[in-house]
Amino acid sequence: MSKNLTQLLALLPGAQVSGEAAQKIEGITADSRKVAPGTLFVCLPGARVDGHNFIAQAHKLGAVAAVVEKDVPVPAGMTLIKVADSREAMQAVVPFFYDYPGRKMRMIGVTGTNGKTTTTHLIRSIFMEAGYKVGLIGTIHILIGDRMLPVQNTTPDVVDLQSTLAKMADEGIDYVIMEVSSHALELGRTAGCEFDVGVFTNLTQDHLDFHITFDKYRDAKAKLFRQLGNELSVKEGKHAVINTDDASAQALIDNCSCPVLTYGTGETDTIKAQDITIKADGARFTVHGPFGLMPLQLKITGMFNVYNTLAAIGTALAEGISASLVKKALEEFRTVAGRFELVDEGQPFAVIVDYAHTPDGLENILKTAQQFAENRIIVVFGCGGDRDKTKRPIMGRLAAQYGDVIIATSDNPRTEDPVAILADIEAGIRQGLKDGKGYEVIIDRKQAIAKALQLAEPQDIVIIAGKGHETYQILKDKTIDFDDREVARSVIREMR
Ligand SMILES: CC(=O)N[C@H]1[C@@H](OP(=O)(O)OP(=O)(O)OC[C@H]2O[C@@H](n3ccc(=O)[nH]c3=O)[C@H](O)[C@@H]2O)O[C@H](CO)[C@@H](O)[C@@H]1O[C@H](C)C(=O)N[C@@H](C)C(=O)N[C@H](CCC(=O)O)C(=O)O
Ligand SMILES: Nc1ncnc2c1ncn2[C@@H]1O[C@H](COP(=O)(O)OP(=O)(O)OP(=O)(O)O)[C@@H](O)[C@H]1O
Ligand SMILES: N[C@H](CCC[C@H](N)C(=O)O)C(=O)O
Repeated sequence: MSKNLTQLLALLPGAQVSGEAAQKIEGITADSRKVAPGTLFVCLPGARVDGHNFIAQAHKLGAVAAVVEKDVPVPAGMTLIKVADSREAMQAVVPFFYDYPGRKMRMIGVTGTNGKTTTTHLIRSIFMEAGYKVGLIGTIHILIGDRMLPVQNTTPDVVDLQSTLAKMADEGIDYVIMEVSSHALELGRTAGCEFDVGVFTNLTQDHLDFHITFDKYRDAKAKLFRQLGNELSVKEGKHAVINTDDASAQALIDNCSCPVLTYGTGETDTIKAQDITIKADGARFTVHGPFGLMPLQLKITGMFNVYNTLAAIGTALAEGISASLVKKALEEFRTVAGRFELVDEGQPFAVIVDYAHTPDGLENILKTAQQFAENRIIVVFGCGGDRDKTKRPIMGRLAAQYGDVIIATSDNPRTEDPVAILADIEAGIRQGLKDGKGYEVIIDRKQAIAKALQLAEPQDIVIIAGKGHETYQILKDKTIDFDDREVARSVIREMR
């Protein structure tokens, strides 16, 4: 893949260029560590460091030109392109550089606070059942067919995203199912994507450290729906699929200029779930839709998974997949790693590892467990550092409200002091405690999990929340191996 710099400059009206413009560009990156000969290096001011500080390093590795938004010195021989906003410049040139791969495949974007990963996997299973070649981009991994690639972000930045899409297009992928985070929408990571279907799961509190207010958080999500069917689109047949049981539904619908399929439990929804039974081994319900009635017996459980399933059905309907294929795929769907994942070493109590890391996620998982708990619910949880601090006391209160035994511990403290994070959580636990219930704060996550498992009695449910599929823990500048499922398994074995 290569382009001439003059072609890229044509997309940057107003850019001031000094140095050679007519030269071949073999790649674009905003990370000096990824520069190869012939690269265009884009300098982005970041949250931690400023990309403008790495021009010399980029040049040494072979960068031939740099996009900057500040007055900085450049090494002799390097072409300098000064723009008003280097992130916007990158968003303009990168999709063009990769020949707009998002236009060559059907693109499904799923956004919402919770449920994106589960919903994208449900959609993937339906489209694979229908015989399509499917790519998936999300929190756990990127999948090209069955080939797995690692990820850093839920929604990759524009270079990684467009290069991944180009790879998918080259390999004949028909459908890309993608999690679209609010960070991505706000930072323009999805520039040039051209979504065909936009799916909304729900909106509850998270990421207020980044978006500051809930209204701004909602507005970031709305961008996905504004992008559908806008005047720049080159594709046809766009749809929005929206959960009307969520309070933000109307605000998002107001941003759609394409047809909207609604889902939920309301009479007027296009796709609605009725006669819902939530059992430990799965949810059962009947879906009413334009296809008639579809009784479903799922292997995944919880009301939240009923919603995720409806979102997947809405997407399939928008893309014309038959109800019988949808039913087959959904009833065979087992689980997503770290989402309500059972750890079974033959112990006489249940152990569930779940990725609930928001107030709504935690409440849902605890409510679901309550629906079939025969004995106590023991909850081990924490909150991430360098993330929304205001969710910590709320999660503490919810754990105290729904749990019988509460153990607060560290999640990924990142650069924060774990003791300070736990103090924020503890304030909420104290508010939520009733009936003389106690709680424990154990900083070390392994010790906290061990304590929960030692306290467990027959028929108890131990819920280990927050890290789900994660196989690491981020402590200051160290990332250590840590997997809640492995830790729980080894503790149970040692207890024997
Ligand atoms: C706040 C945020 O979104 N940060 C993202 C951002 O990093 P940053 O601004 O800290 O970058 P930086 O380290 O300061 O570097 C600035 C620039 O200098 C460059 N650099 C840096 C070092 C060097 O040696 N050379 C060099 O060129 C960097 O490549 C970058 O262009 O750009 C990076 C590269 O694209 C992202 O990986 C990083 O995500 C971090 C890891 C992150 O944790 N983001 C979270 C908040 C996030 O985006 N989460 C959402 C999911 C939310 C949800 O699921 O609801 C997501 O989509 O993942
Ligand atoms: N529709 C839903 N509504 C509320 N909570 C949900 C829903 N689906 C899943 N959850 C809860 O949220 C957790 C995370 O689910 P999932 O990974 O599907 O969401 P996500 O939006 O991809 O999260 P993230 O982008 O932060 O990784 C689950 O483990 C579960 O506890
Ligand atoms: N996408 C979320 C994941 C949080 C997972 C939790 N384990 C944490 O580290 O806070 C975020 O980046 O905020």
